[in-house]
Amino acid sequence: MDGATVVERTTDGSAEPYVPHDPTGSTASRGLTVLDVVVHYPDPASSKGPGTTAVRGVGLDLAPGEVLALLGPSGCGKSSLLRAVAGLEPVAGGSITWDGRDLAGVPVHRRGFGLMFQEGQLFPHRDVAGNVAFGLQMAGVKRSAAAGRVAELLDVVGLAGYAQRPVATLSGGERQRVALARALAPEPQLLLLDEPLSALDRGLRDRLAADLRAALVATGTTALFVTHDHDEAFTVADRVAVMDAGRLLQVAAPEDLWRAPASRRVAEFLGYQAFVALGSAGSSRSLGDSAADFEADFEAADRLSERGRGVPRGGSDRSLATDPLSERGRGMPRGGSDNFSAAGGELLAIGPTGLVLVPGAHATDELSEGGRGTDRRSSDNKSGAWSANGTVVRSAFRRGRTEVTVDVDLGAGPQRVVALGMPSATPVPDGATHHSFAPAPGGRVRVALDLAGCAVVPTDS
Ligand SMILES: Nc1ncnc2c1ncn2[C@@H]1O[C@H](COP(=O)(O)OP(=O)(O)OP(=O)(O)O)[C@@H](O)[C@H]1O
Repeated sequence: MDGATVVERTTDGSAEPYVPHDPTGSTASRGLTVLDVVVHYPDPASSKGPGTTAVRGVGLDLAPGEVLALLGPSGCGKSSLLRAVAGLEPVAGGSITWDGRDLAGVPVHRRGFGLMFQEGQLFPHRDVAGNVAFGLQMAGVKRSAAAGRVAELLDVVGLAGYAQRPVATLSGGERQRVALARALAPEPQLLLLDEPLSALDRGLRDRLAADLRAALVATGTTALFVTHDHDEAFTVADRVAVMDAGRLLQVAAPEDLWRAPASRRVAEFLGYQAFVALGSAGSSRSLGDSAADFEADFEAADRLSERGRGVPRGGSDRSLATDPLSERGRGMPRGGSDNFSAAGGELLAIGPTGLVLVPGAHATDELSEGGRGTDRRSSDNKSGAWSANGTVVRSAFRRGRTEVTVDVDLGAGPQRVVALGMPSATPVPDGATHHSFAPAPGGRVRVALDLAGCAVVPTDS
């Protein structure tokens, strides 16, 4: 980068100044720079038709050695952007540069980039070593040198000893490992991966995502990785770029993204399950809708703000996402309810672990106030801040915990959420563990906020 200010798009499509990511602090333009790129497909039925604009002015950069995930729902334009970087799609606007060199007009095979797709597409007539060696042979690497590199890469992807195996005898996961080794072998300056794990089952994906990350780090490979699975993106990437409808919504390191989604849309896509107005004026049923709730609101916002202040600045979060929690947190007034309302316009985003069942608390109508609990300071309320009464839809035991689906009014009308059952104090007969609190459908329960599983997002996004 020459230090020039470039532009990324915000949630509403407006442009904001953006300082490109450069962990070295160097002002040299290194790695990939995507600037205001547009990808447009003509209408297949008629040349006069409007066609589809798949990418609408996206800007991002990728430092040498960095792994960036493009994350977003199906059809949001991830693959189109990746293909444009690869040179497989022409750009209708903007520019793509590598180490400062404009790639417009540079054909795919001259970009020095590697590609890996969902189906590894191995050569069926070659064995494992023959597949991995393919790119090296094309690059003119001598057979003796290639053999060493092949062995090294099979080791990196966890397939040491597989060199002579016919690829037809491999499992799906093993095939993808071979495909990865083959893509890494020529040491591409940038590796482009399009949903490389999506054909695999969940357990295998989780394992391979971790192995993929390890292989990319071990080989120092710069990589752009497309996925619609946020767990996968968080496992594999140094930074995650969230796309929606052709635009970039936020770029941040996984933890920062999770802790401080820049908008409700990003939070929804990450799996935040409910949104409650936080101290906003004019909301008749919000977390701040009564004097009695003010203190809880304040505590909630303030505690989140404290966490936000811990988000490191610079480095990986020098992206279009500034530090919303910190910024908002600093502005959070400490005073009367009027002041608090003035700082409204924020939503408490409740994540998958942001609600817990209050153990032993079976909601009764006496406890509720229009469906909401008022016993905010009760000792059995985990968050100590807020609770509401709801009706159990079902309970399911998953991944070592009880997830209880509850119909509840959190302040924005009735909705269906998932609360985590807290372990009861009752030991299992064999003494190994504790039962979870798993109430039966139709039962009345109380759910409480666990602020560790919540974030604050702006209302107007
Ligand atoms: N070759 C094409 N011709 C016309 N439209 C296309 C073409 N390829 C993609 N599109 C359209 O462009 C939009 C973005 O598609 P793209 O494949 O980039 O999305 P994606 O986020 O990668 O989706 P997925 O996760 O489902 O693969 C979609 O509306 C899609 O229908």
